[in-house]
Amino acid sequence: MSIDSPLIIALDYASLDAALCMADRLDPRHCRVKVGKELFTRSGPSVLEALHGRGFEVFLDLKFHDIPNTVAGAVQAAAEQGVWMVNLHAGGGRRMMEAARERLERHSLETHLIAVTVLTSLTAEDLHEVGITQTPAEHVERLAQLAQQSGMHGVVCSAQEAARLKERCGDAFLKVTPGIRPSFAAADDQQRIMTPSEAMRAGSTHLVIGRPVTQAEDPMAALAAIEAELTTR
Ligand SMILES: O=C(O)c1cc(=O)[nH]c(=O)n1[C@@H]1O[C@H](COP(=O)(O)O)[C@@H](O)[C@H]1O
Repeated sequence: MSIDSPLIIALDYASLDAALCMADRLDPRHCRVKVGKELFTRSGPSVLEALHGRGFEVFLDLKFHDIPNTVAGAVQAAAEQGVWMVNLHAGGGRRMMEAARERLERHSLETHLIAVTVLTSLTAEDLHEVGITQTPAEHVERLAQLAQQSGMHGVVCSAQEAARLKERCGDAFLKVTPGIRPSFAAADDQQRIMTPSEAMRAGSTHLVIGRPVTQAEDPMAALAAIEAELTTR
């Protein structure tokens, strides 16, 4: 099943039970779900089976970053488990990204492979501390272009950079944007944020939303409010 919604709900939970409890309140016709490092490290592939069994398309967010052969193997393993999307860090370089893409092609695996550019929690000062003197926007653009040349289907970036990437990389190149904060939600540890409708207007193709839904007093009401905001944009 392929769905129209741009929404990806981050199931950032510490247990399989808690994640499935949330998933059971969501409708796979209205959103996809994301499984990240904590949940996958605790529950392993069984979480993927459980979500696929419920009809969800899953973004496996493990942000691989290693030597090319190791990342290619990890991406293949993810894709063989039927995930809709998997990611790696663009900072791992061209050869790492190409190896991952080639591995998918060699095995006729159709999982979307996207590259994380600059994490939405990072500021210009954070980048300076690790030796990057460009602004976050400039560095995102550089990494996105490298990701596109290396055969990635898209990138993870903040919505603040999506418009520029739309110009540079085109509409078909996926722009998956976390750091989404509806007007009713707190920023938490995110730095480069936007509301859902602003993010779509800016050129995001998919919105990753975690705590504004999962930590809301009424998660379903929060999700419905986001959907309403998007349909009236
Ligand atoms: O790859 C990601 O999904 C990701 C990249 C990034 O730059 N920033 C970012 O927040 N994320 C993920 O997106 C989700 C955002 O969650 P909330 O901040 O709770 O909405 C988390 O699961 C993060 O791991």
